[in-house]
Amino acid sequence: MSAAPHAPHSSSIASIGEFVDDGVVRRLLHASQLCALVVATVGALVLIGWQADIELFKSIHSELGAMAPASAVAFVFAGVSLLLLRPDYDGTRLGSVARVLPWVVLAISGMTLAEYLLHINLGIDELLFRDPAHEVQAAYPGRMSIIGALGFGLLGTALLLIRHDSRTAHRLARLMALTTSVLLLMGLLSLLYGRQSLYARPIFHGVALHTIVALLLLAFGILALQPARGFKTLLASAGAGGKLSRRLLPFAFLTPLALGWLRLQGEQADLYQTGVGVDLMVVAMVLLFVSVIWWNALLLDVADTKARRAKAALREAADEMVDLYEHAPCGYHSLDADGVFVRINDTELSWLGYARDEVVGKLTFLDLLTPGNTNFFEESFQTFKFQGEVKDVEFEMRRKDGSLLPVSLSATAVRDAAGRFVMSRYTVFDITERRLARQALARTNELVRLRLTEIEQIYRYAPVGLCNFDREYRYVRINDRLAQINGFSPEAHIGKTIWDMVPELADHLREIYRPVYERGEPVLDVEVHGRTHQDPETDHDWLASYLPLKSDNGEVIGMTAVVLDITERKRTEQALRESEAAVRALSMTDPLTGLANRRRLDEALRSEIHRVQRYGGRLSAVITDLDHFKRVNDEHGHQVGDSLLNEFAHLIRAHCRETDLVARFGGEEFVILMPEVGVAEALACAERMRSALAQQIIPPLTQPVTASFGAAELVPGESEGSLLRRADKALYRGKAAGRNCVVLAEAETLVGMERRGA
Ligand SMILES: Nc1nc2c(ncn2[C@@H]2O[C@H](COP(=O)(O)OP(=O)(O)OP(=O)(O)O)[C@@H](O)[C@H]2O)c(=O)[nH]1
Repeated sequence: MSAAPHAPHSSSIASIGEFVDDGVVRRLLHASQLCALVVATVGALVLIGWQADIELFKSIHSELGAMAPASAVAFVFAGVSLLLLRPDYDGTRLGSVARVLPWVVLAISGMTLAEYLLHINLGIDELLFRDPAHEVQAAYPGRMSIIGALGFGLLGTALLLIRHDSRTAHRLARLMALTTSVLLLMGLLSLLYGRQSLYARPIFHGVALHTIVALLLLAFGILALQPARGFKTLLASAGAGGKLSRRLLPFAFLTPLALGWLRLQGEQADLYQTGVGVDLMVVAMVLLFVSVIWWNALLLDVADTKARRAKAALREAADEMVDLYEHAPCGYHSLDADGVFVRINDTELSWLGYARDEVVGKLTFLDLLTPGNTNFFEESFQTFKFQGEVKDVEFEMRRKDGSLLPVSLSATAVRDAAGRFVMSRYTVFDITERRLARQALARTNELVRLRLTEIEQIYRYAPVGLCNFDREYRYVRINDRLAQINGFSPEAHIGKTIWDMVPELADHLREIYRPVYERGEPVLDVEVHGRTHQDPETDHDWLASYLPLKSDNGEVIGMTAVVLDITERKRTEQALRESEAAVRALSMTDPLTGLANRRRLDEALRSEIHRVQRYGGRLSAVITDLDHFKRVNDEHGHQVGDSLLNEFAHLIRAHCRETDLVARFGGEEFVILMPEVGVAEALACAERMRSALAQQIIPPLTQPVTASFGAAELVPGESEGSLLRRADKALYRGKAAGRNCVVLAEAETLVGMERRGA
């Protein structure tokens, strides 16, 4: 059962039926339609009965009297009119028919009453069918009874009135239907209880039982048509009164009828006299009414207990609601139509720092807004009034101490039955944290955006090649530089593997990538050497680093490669190395003879002495100087002198070992450094040189030139200066001794001295 509240009434008595049971309303409407159908069908059957002379249809039973044909016609018209009394037929042809039909009923009723009153015969009684047997038991053959004519008159008028959309017309219609019902009930009683009472009166004379029943059904159909109005509101009410009335009314209606009939039957059967009958009836009535009242009182008590329990539960729920309202983690407040606070919860009060009585009925919501927010609120409040709802609008409220409280507001408008805006309810969330988080997020987003731009720019314009691979060595991203190195556009790389793009290097690269993919370890500064599609003829060098890309759970999902083309750098380095070596060689070489120069000699001497001192071994030095070289210069010029120096250098070199160092010591003086050579062997070598020189004539000279030699072997602890000095002294002793000789330093003894005419 559903209960729908209808518009509230002003008086307390009018509040009866405020909650109407829709099910009852529906059932009553169906009952009205059913009554209309039954009435129209009864009328039609009676007409068939007259036409085909079927006793059952005309009178049900011969003793109950036949229904007049005019009554049957009136029933058909009235029943159809009631059936068509539905709002959806308004304005249709059926609706128009429904409007006309009650007039026909009224005409039949009016003419019949006129016949009775004026004692005339208008010929309508036997218009359709003749009644020679006087089956219709009225005063005249075929004429309907006075009660019937009255009933049709009242109900026909009610059918007309009920279509009018006015309260008075409806009241009148209901009054007529009720009056008819009362009259008919009396007629029914007289039929049931015998003909001696009311039935004997002319008004009821000749009325058939089914005429009375059909008229009662018609009256009920009209009354049931608007169950939510008039006295029937109680009948349709969803309250206890409605239930009680629905339960008791049939009982109150039928019980006396049934008891009265039973009493009469008993009396007529001579079971008891009238006095006993009355006693029996009174006792039965008392018993029945006491039982029914007891039963209903019980039911009411149960219902009342249930209602009390429900009320208690409701109170508990209300307390809980109040608790939830006051201490909710959000603010709640309600404003009246002018924006003045009518309610506010504890949470919001504590946020704002106000006491309830400082706010409720005193402040408007505008009073708690910042000046900047006031206009915005006023504007949105107008829209809100119109739309009835607003969600998550952000404002700044001002606390009592003047500080600001950022809030998010949602509101719902409350309207009265006429749709007028009466108040509004608000949910308020403190969004301080949210706002801070949002600001932090905005800052982070800005930083991220900057970083991304930086990265994008670096990726794009870096002079190094950059790319990302997936797990299958496919290019996911690549910058212009690396794409250029590989010789394809960046787009051409995407989704392709290294075997597609750099087949010459792919296998080699896969080996380099292995630690990255298999162990997630970076591979840094590895040099890659090879050729590319872009430049297949040239060897290239790249310096590359490979870094793993890992998912959140540490799984390697790809790799970033940073590649720097160092081909040019490598070439430059090589050239530099070579030129350095050349410069170094030059700085250590005597330009005239191509022998080692003094600096080279010094270095070698230092290193050799160091070696001997550290590891042991021997070292000898021989110094030689061309004899009377000045004369050659003077006589043949410097060029010849130079040429002679060169020849002498070649001669010395030719007589030395590979491991010996031959250096031009200065002018026409040369030093031969002999590692792992003893002084005897050094003397012998010097002697071979001296001898070879003395025996050859070097053009354009016509005479052989000679040279003198001084030889010394390093003694333990001796410095390079000392070694050379001793050898030099020996040389000069040789010069002093007449030149063209080899002199041993230590003994300062002339060894193997030969004179070749010097
Ligand atoms: N052509 C030429 N002459 C040089 C070079 N270096 C030194 N001289 C000359 O070599 C000569 C050396 O002369 P001296 O030191 O007097 O020696 P000498 O004439 O050889 O006499 P003794 O050594 O005593 O036999 C000088 O005249 C220098 O000018 C050189 O590179 N080329």
